[in-house]
Amino acid sequence: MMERRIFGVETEFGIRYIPRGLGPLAPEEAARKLFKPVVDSWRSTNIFLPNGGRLYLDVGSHPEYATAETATLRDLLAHDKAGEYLFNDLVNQAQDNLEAEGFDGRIFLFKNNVDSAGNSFGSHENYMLERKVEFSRLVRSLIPFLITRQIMVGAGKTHPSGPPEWSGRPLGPQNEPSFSFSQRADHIWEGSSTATTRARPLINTRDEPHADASLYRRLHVINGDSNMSQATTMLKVGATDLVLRMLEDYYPLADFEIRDAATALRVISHDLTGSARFSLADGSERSAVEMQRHYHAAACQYVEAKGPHHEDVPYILDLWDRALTAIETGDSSGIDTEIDWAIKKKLLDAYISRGASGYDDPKIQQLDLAYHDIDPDRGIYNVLNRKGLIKTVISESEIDRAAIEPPATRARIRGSFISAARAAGEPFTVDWVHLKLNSRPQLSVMCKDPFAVENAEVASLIEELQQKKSTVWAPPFI
Ligand SMILES: Nc1ncnc2c1ncn2[C@@H]1O[C@H](COP(=O)(O)OP(=O)(O)OP(=O)(O)O)[C@@H](O)[C@H]1O
Ligand SMILES: [Mg+2]
Repeated sequence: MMERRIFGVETEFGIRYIPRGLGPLAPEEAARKLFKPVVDSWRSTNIFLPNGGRLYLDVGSHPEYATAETATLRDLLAHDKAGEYLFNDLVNQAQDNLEAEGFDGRIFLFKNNVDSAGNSFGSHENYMLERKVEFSRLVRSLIPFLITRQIMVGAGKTHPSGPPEWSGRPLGPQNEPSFSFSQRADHIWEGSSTATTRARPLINTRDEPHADASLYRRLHVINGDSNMSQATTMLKVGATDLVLRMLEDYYPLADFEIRDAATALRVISHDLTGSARFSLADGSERSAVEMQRHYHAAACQYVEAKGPHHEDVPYILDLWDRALTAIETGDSSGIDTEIDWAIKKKLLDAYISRGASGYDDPKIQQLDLAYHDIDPDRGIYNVLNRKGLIKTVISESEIDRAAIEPPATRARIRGSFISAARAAGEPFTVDWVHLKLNSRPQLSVMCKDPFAVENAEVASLIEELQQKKSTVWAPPFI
């Protein structure tokens, strides 16, 4: 079993330009405006940053941030939030440019998973595994956990005309505005696959480890919601890591193979009692709460036997328990400063009790979206945080630092190389594993160990670069 694991999160953001008097701007155009400073400074819309992360704009209009590879959950949380801060800087620059060009509207970036046209975009979690663990067994056993964990870690979503139909069957009372645990559950089609977009599975099994392929694999989980709350991200990744550890260790877990993943995902998301039943492959039926209670009890026993493998394990187990209790009792007051869906639902329900007509009220719809606005002053999650209504795990200064400094993994080698090459004005090319100066193509360095924090070849390249440094002016990073 892996004593330490590498984690990374990729987040696609939703972009919108809302005009005042003058005309609209399509999302593609808004995204181009957003990336203008990046293109000006780096001549590309696909860059690796000095903090080791990756910022890019693929085809389409969803700006994406991939955190550097991190070896602790706290580093992961800091780097995930740093992505929001970096993009917010770009939004502010784009806003100034737009005003200078005579546009009168505003650009919004949302860390959510569904746009107003109903298209879904993702948040992908990456977990490094040892190659020697049998991958197909692990994937098979992990999928039931991934299908049911949304009741704790979903970001919450309103449905103004009630739950959608699925396979000709209503998922709840029709035309009755409703709230679901997850944003993403309605958009996942199957268990595992090598394609991320067409069939949209829970796990992408494409074999691209970004590491020594004889030793490692990278598990690519794509069914999670993007989370605003650090505590929710901590539970999402921390509980998944615990289940992976049990599976890697052959710790006995019930065989919960689910007959129809896409249906179960939807049934679970739209049932706030957590008690709706769905079929397993063996013909029996279970509810999401029953299954998560099993995983939680097993994790508690496992940790009791082996000891916690990091400082936040007790908090993760406790929050996991409180989230399940909240669903069992219908009282989410024990988690409504930590779990995204509960934080959001509390806010919306308060507006409804003060006169909003229900989950279909335009004001409620607007708040649901604004919860995910990354703007520190305007975004509703950020406003609640400022008012002391959110429990955070890491500090603002840790996030500020993560926007600039790589975590203590291979990202540190990449980040220092990028900083040195930029300062020296030397063109370079990097990816997760490789790095080189374009002027020395024969000297491409390969870092196959994601845990390595230094590399002698890179150190000597950096030393050379530093001798050049003083003569060249380096533009800002973004
Ligand atoms: N060895 C590793 N094990 C697990 N995760 C890793 C490893 N190396 C890098 N990562 C993480 O994997 C993610 C890769 O992000 P990236 O957006 O480049 O994804 P991809 O799946 O390779 O490609 P794409 O999104 O273009 O399909 C990053 O968050 C990074 O931190
Ligand atoms: Mg990606």
